[in-house]
Amino acid sequence: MISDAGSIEFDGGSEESDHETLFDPSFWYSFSIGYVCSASGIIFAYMWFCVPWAQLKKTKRKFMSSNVGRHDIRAIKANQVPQLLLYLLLLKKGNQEVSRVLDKLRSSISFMELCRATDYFNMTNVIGTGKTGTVYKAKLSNGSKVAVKRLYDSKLFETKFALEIGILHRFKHGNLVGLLGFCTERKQRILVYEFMPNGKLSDWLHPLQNEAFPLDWPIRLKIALGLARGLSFLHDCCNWKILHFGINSEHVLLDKNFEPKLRNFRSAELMKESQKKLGKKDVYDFGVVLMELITGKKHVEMSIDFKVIDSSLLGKGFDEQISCLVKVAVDCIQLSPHQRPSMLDVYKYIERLWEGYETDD
Ligand SMILES: Nc1ncnc2c1ncn2[C@@H]1O[C@H](COP(=O)(O)OP(=O)(O)OP(=O)(O)O)[C@@H](O)[C@H]1O
Repeated sequence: MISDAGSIEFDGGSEESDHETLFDPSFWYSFSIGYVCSASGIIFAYMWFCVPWAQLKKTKRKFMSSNVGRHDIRAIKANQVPQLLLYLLLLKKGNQEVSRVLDKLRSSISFMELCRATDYFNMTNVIGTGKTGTVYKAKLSNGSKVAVKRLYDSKLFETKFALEIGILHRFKHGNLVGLLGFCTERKQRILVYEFMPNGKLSDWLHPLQNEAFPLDWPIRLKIALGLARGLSFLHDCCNWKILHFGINSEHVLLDKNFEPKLRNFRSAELMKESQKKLGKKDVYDFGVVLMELITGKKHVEMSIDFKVIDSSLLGKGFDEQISCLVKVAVDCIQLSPHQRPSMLDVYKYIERLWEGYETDD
């Protein structure tokens, strides 16, 4: 209050009554609830958004500063999710982290378009089923024929889905099956590949009895060459190695000219350059496919003589070439990984066998 003398004085009211007017109990009650709620909100938001992205950034920084990543630093942008998926896979990150990145991935083809292309995933369009999903034959609105793989359980197969996108989106090669698009809308995990009209190599080498149509030698050599080219590309394309770890005649598709296309990267692993010897598993598996190409049989002994060679190939002027390829196959399936050649050496050798070949391509 203002005194008669004009000075300001306190009116001497008790402390208790001050509290009653300024901070009544309901104010304190709401204030504490508000305080607790906003503090926990801030902590929750930090845990939910900042921690995972900080971890992701750390992963990326770690990759970029490593010898493996240095090569590609300039190519990296934060929004290049397929690339980022590769780093995560290279650093052996788990499903959870991969899922988080996949959620950021914008579909390159809409779910509606895929529904139309497959007639709403009609069973009559199914061309195969694997452990992870179903493959449909489909026609896109631009008229192109494609194979659409719809994964069964998105959470279980996140890493497998990411591997296919990371590898096939980033690395295009004439002997790897082309990935034309992918869809992650509504938690779907769908991959769209170029359609291979001649199907799997295994179906040609081991046909059902009434469907036998043996491949001639030039086509078999062409398949061997294409596969070796695709694999040596994977092993040596960049500063790290891509190991397929699932090479077999089931995982080789043939286009309309019988050019082989390697598929199914769902067991693939990314390795640093220093882990070179692990690539020898692919060399061994390639050797087994060569044996299948030469003999037409599924399981072949380590040593091979002319008795097991596919009789439809012999006596047609290719016997010398056949025995050269037998030697390559035997080298590839040596028990000790150190004794097996590199895929690049194998490719160069088969390329020489192929030189001067007259083809109709
Ligand atoms: N691009 C394609 N063109 C033509 N046919 C294909 C194509 N992709 C797959 N197929 C066919 O669909 C079948 C099933 O393919 P899928 O990828 O599901 O098999 P998988 O290798 O057993 O896979 P998973 O890893 O799920 O076990 C293949 O065996 C093949 O016959």
